[in-house]
Amino acid sequence: MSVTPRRAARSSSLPAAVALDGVDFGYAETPGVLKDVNLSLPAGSFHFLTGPSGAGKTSLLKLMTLAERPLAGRIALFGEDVTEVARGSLPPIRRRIGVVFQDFRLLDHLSVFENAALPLRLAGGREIDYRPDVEEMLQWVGLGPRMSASPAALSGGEKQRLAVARAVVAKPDLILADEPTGSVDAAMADRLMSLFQTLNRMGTTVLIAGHDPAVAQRLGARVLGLTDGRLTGDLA
Ligand SMILES: Nc1ncnc2c1ncn2[C@@H]1O[C@H](COP(=O)(O)OP(=O)(O)OP(=O)(O)O)[C@@H](O)[C@H]1O
Repeated sequence: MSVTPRRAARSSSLPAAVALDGVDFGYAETPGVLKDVNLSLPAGSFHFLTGPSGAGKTSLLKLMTLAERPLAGRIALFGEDVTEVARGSLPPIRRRIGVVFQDFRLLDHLSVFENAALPLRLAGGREIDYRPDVEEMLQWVGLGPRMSASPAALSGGEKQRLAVARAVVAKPDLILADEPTGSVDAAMADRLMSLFQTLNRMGTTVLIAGHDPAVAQRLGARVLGLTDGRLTGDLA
């Protein structure tokens, strides 16, 4: 994977990519999912979020993408308090974040290539400029021969590889990945994780949610644990 660093080095002078201060969250049917969560992900850091099924990992990621809003507390992204930011102001912030959703959220009316290229197209890029990068990324995740297919025709593992390719292709400032290797074999999992590691070495802040703390160890990531709505671990 050839990624060109956009920054000379990860910079500790940058504000935290994500900062949560006293965040409470729950759903009408499921109150108390997150309780007084305090967390800072420094720019350029690599964290792995673990916790049993139903602990609230996906909910925490949804708060960070502003798909959900906290019931109490503040959320800042890239140094900007976004707790109450208007929906209309979200797209430029969201474009700085690459998300791998647990349920992939691929667009079946677009081809595999068009799905992977979406972040670059939405950022105003021209296909003639981004096509080589997108093709290279799809080759890297083993989807080179499937570029014209609809995501609906892909296997679960292929969908996951496409979801990862789409999340990283624009080299976002922050990557949030919800169990990004749950549907692929061990060799492909290593390959996908190496994408996250490469981008992290270029300065991208990475947060991966998963069940296996051994993965975090292999990645050299700092571990955050979520149990009973409370966060523990290396909270920075
Ligand atoms: N849209 C929703 N409405 C109501 N309750 C929800 C909703 N989404 C999740 N929950 C509940 O909130 C709690 C936390 O769910 P969440 O998906 O965040 O956990 P998780 O740690 O990501 O789980 P998993 O590892 O199984 O993916 C669970 O009890 C779940 O049932």
